[in-house]
Amino acid sequence: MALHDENESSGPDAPLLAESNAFRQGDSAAAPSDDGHAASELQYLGGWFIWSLTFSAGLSGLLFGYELVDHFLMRKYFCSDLLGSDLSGRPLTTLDESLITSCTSLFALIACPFTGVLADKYGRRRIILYADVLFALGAILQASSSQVWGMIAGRSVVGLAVGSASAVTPLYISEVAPSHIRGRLVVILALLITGGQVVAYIVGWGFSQLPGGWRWIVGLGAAPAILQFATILLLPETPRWLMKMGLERKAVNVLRRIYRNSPSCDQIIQQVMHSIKGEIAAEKLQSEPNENQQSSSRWLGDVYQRAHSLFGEGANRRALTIAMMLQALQQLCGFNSLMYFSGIIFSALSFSSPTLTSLTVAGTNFVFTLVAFVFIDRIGRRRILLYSVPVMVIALILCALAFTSLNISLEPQSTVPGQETGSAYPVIILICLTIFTAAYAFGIGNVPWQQSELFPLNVRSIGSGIATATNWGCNFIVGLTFLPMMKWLSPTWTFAVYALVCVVGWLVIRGIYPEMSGLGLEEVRGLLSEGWGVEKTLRRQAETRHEQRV
Ligand SMILES: O[C@H]1[C@H](O)[C@@H](O)[C@H](O)[C@@H](O)[C@H]1O
Repeated sequence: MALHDENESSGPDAPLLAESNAFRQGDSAAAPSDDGHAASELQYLGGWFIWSLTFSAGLSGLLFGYELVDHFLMRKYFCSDLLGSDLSGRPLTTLDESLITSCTSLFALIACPFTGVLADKYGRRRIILYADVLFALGAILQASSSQVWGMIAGRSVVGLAVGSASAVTPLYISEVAPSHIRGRLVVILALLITGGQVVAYIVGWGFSQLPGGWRWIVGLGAAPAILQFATILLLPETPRWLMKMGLERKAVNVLRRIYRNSPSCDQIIQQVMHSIKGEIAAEKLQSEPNENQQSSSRWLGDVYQRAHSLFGEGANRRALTIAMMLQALQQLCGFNSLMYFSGIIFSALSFSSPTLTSLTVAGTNFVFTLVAFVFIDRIGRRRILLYSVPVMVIALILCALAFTSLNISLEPQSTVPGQETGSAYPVIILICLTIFTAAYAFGIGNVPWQQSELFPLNVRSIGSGIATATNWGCNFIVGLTFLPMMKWLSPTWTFAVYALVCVVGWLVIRGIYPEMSGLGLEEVRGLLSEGWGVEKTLRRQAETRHEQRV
């Protein structure tokens, strides 16, 4: 059905039109633009319900972080003899190694876009539960495998779990969070990812000393999944998804639990419901339901329409570009190569305990994500990136320069000649990499996970799925290219390439990423409809600051 004239008010779609128009025009009496930003509301930090809900959902981050490092440990220890001949009664062939190390990210990549579609059909919460089952199943399959194929199967199942959890969890948290603390709540996910990485390093370090310890390393991944399954069972769906399914009463009940401790609970609920209804009405006006279709083909038609709207509508295309660009930069800046290969780099630099030095990287990552948690809603996503990416560039360039004075080889047991004579360069490199990690964790390490807020409800799930697939695709590329680049291009040029990627990323962020802090989820469609919205949000921010001052 074509869009009606804005003023038309009769006919079967009249109520829908009224809702969608009031919503689009931002009718300030009936439809304030946000989740209710009364001054008192901005002080509201959410009750225990929203925080415990975020932590339970965020356990996916812990699992995802744990699996990321576990993935690295597998890669590293296949080269040593952690697995020995435990699988199939023989040493692993190169093909075994390649399959085992690549299947997790490959399946994660495949799972993301499907998760986007399934989370619309079955709900966000149910997909988290399915992912938990897959995490536990994958961990058990790996820990109990005696054959190479069992290990490959287990790691592929974990890949599906990681992909779907990483796509759906930020979506779930964004859709339940009050808008003025949404940034922080999503950072909890990043905090748990980095926490999971620290835990995995410690577990890997401890168990790699024991015979058959790898079974514990992979098997322990089941524990947080079981815990999360039990807690998510007790939690509700997001109000946005419930409304989309026509379950208005349930949606209101969830909102009541979220805003229970807020001084203006009823008013906020009314405002949020108004915004969601407006968005759903606008979406219905654009879609063309065919009552004669069978439900399966109606579902496929619906998926097609969402994909069409995602790629066809300017606002959605812009949202997708921003989300994918941020996820790509998060990976292509090379941070994970540091996570994966820091042990190798530090042993080549002759540090006495490379594993402990790698733990410093993971620990710094965790601590500075915590700093981002405190500041993100105050500073804003865009500004945090504009401040932190240049620090990453400087640290990378210094690292590249320091490498010119060292002649390192990444072959096992190789050392740096200068180190014996007390060269300061390895320490300079360690300091630069720590600064790089801190700046990364403060900004680009967590901001891309705010991705769901960029998309309107009808394409939020699919858009988030595709953005997450970009993350996994680029993660895969960096993991695959880092060592060859170090070898063929030299460490200096490898770090220089990462610095260049960051410079380009910074320029793109400056040009196209609007400030999303404090915006209601339903405001975004209007923001990106005529351009990138950067000016608009900066003006709005300046006005708010001015109002707060007077
Ligand atoms: O947000 C996370 C986090 O920054 C991790 O430390 C990194 O390893 C992941 O790739 C990223 O997605």
